[in-house]
Amino acid sequence: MGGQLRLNLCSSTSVATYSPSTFHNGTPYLCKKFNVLPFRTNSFNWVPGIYSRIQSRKHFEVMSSNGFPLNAVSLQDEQVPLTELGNAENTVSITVIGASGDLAKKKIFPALFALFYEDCLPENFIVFGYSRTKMSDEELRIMISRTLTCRVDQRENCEDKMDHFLERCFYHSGQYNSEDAFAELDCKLKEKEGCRVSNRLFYLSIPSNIFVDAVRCASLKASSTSGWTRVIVEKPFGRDLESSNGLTRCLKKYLTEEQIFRIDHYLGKELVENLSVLRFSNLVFEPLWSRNYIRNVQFIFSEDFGTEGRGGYFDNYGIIRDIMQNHLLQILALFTMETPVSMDAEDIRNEKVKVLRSMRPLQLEDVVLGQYKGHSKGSMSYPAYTDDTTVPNGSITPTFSAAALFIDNARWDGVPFLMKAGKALHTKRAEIRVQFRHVPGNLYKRNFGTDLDKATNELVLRLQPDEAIYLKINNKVPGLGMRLDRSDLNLLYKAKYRGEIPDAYERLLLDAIEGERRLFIRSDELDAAWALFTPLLKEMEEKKIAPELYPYGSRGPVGAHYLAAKHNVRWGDLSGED
Ligand SMILES: NC(=O)C1=CN([C@@H]2O[C@H](COP(=O)(O)OP(=O)(O)OC[C@H]3O[C@@H](n4cnc5c(N)ncnc54)[C@H](OP(=O)(O)O)[C@@H]3O)[C@@H](O)[C@H]2O)C=CC1
Ligand SMILES: O=C1O[C@H](COP(=O)(O)O)[C@@H](O)[C@H](O)[C@H]1O
Repeated sequence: MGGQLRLNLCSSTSVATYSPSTFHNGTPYLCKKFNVLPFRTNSFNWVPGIYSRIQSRKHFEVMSSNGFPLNAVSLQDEQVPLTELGNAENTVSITVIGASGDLAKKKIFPALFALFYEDCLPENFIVFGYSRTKMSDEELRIMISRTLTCRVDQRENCEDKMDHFLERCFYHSGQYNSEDAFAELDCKLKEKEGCRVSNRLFYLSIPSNIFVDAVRCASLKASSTSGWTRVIVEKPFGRDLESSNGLTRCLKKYLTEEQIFRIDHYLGKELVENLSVLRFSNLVFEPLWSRNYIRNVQFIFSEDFGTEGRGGYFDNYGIIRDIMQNHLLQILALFTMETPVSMDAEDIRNEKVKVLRSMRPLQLEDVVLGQYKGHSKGSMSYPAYTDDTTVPNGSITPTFSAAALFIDNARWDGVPFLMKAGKALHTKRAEIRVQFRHVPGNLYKRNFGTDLDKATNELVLRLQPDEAIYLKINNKVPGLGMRLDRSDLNLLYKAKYRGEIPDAYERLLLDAIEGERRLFIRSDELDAAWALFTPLLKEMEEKKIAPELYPYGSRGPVGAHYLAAKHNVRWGDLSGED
């Protein structure tokens, strides 16, 4: 799948050969006033939701999610505007490999439908499902419509839209290592694409041990010969540094780095997208963003359910690989990186790599491991992790972990970054909590008693549920006396913004279609991330460290409190204030 694209000139019928290196700063040039698609437009009055930026179906500037122009490219130095996706000469085919699976049903098809519903997909798009399960096109459509519990399913015209969407959905059954089956898929794709320029996106929604087979077959037999070919790769990207490097090496036999879109769906979450906006466009925050004012930062993920059916996958990975090494570390990198030169994908990813490489690899003494055990409450009983029939007996895989991480650079020297992630806890929540230092010489010290921690400012970004940003401040309780309390300056999204928040997969699929790489993981980022966790994971596994058991539905093992206390930190989520 070489990196050559052929694009039609907007104004003529000639065809130009184009290589990605001719992108200006990696970003295609603006194509203005062409009949382009209703992709995202830039508007200063930005409100959550990618669709609010859509202005009209025709004649507007097309912008990627970083606010830069998309949908058109420059041909070397001649700045000739070219349409990429938007005109009738182009098609986009999205093939979901592993279409019969859980992720495809739960997330990918619903996200594609939501994008279609919002008129965000290109005019000429088709969706193909591919997996071993035998299904007809009609059966795939039934499967999709039965499992489409997406955010738009109660909205106006949903059924009509669904019918139109399903008309564009097709299926091909085959093995993941069969070049012949992918050649048949190619024929079917060509038939639907007609003689238009074909752009193809493959989504690898299959277990990672068959990624390379599928990429080899897709690349050799079903890549586009006239437009671009891109592949979205789901996690896990390996189990450690070595296997991740091995996977990347194998994928790169068939794909260039530019064609690989390594997805981390946490990067598509609304509040994670907002992190840079909050930090870099508010004078009140950026000057505080360092060891001078921030005492510690906490990245917390909790789920109130166990592995439930995914134990087979989970047991091979554990919570550190499943959540910390990717989702939480990605957020940490965005939180702590230096100001990028621009919001271009490469500028942002360069800064993320730099900060990841300034971090100390995790030390076993700064890590707590836990595993949930069975628990009964009234008439209800909750299973232990090891009761899951897909989990091997006696497994010591952690379902909970807490860890302290440090960044050895001038901005963050000495600041503990705490991560906590667990399954089968008391609540489902993901948040970032920033605890600020005590006010020096605080005039109101005596009003707080001896516990100054209770009076520190805390900024909370709640990623889910109920997206919110709130800042805990000290405030005078109204009245004649001088009593202080801690109150919240609270930006609760559902109270402030009307539209629903798109699912992370919608944003990321749209970005992959648009060629916007900012929210996907580059291979050097991945290396840096694995380099931090691999020594710890090896040591844990060699020493067979037994996890501390915690009851299903509890707040996790008590060891997490000791770890925090060792670094002079209190978990903000356990303060009982929210
Ligand atoms: N499910 C989720 O919530 C999440 C999943 N992921 C990742 O996304 C990918 C897909 O996940 P998910 O849909 O849950 O996976 P599934 O286990 O449901 O697998 C997807 C499809 O792959 C095929 N398949 C499964 N096992 C094998 C095997 N051993 N050999 C060959 N084919 C197989 C099956 O299709 P058929 O038999 O029809 O060929 C199955 O329907 C994985 O990499 C996973 O780690 C990432 C984040 C969340
Ligand atoms: O990647 C994963 O994420 C999900 C949690 O995603 P969310 O968007 O629902 O918070 C987690 O359940 C799963 O174990 C993990 O593989």
